[in-house]
Amino acid sequence: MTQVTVRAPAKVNLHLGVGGLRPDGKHALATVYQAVGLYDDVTVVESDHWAVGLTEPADGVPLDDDNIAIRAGKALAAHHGIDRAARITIAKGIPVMGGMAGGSADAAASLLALDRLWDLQTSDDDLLRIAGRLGSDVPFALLGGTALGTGHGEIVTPVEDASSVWWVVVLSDDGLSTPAVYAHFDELVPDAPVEPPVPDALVAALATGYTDEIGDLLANDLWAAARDLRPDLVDVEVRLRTLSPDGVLLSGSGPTLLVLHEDVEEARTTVAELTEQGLRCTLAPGPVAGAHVVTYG
Ligand SMILES: C[C@@](CO)(OP(=O)(O)O)[C@H](O)COP(=O)(O)OP(=O)(O)OC[C@H]1O[C@@H](n2ccc(N)nc2=O)[C@H](O)[C@@H]1O
Ligand SMILES: Nc1ncnc2c1ncn2[C@@H]1O[C@H](COP(=O)(O)OP(=O)(O)O)[C@@H](O)[C@H]1O
Repeated sequence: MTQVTVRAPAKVNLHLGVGGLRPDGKHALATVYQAVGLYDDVTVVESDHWAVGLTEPADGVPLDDDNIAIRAGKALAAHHGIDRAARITIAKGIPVMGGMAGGSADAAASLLALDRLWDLQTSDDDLLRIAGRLGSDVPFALLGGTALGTGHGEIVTPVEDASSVWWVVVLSDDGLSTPAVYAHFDELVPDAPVEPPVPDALVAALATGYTDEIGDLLANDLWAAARDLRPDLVDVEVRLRTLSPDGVLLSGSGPTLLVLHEDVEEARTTVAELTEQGLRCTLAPGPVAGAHVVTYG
């Protein structure tokens, strides 16, 4: 039986500018996404009913129709007016509820894999539109590289990125709920701008590729809210800043923390030092490609 595997990357938000709450319940964003080298692999095979499984157990991932990979598959079938289903198997390499868009990666991968499995030839524009209805981060998981995200994050425009960086990804044992972080942001910043400003200086720095300059311009408006909800992150952040004063960042809504490095040996040293301190961390390069087919057969 034919099976298709698609690999999709995690993301970080180099800049996450959050505006006011919109009538649709989401916040206006001006964000710069960068795809980074932690991946989920999603494999699909034809089936007479929808089913999803994991290659290894992972807390917090629904194994029913709530799984965003199934929701993506159903949305694609509905778009084409076809009554087909698939069995979806996910190998998770992206932390769950970590602010790195693992669910969005699975949705993007599922769209692409089923498009191939069923030979639907869906246009890129249609895929991006379906993706944007599934979740704010899903279009970017299709695109990859580095991109500006506007609207509620679903309108993605590639930006030139001459950088080649290494992220030390500091994992947390517990996840953080994205809606809870946004809700607390509203309490902390009741007067957020309707449209947050586009970070022109960061976009210009990315075009030059100078890592130090990029490190100076990292920003995340959700950080204060995440710190309040997870005070334990503050201690970790202080320890990271001792190692690298400028390149520390909260990934999206958290709780994953990141340290930027240009040099892979320095990044490895940071991983070794943090591991020594009892923190769980890994390395991820950026930018990397968006969702892509890896096997078909
Ligand atoms: C914060 C970000 C930054 O890239 O990433 P994560 O940290 O989750 O990975 C995203 O905005 C998360 O996007 P995503 O996880 O796709 O969220 P969605 O499914 O669209 O929305 C889930 C919920 O998050 C809140 N939400 C999401 C996006 C947005 N622009 N404003 C919001 O307020 C809403 O409460 C919404 O109901
Ligand atoms: N395939 C999936 N993988 C991970 N989480 C999923 C998936 N499908 C649905 N979810 C739900 O999506 C929410 C967000 O998960 P995730 O994308 O891992 O985190 P984040 O939004 O912080 O990047 C979780 O509550 C999880 O239960």
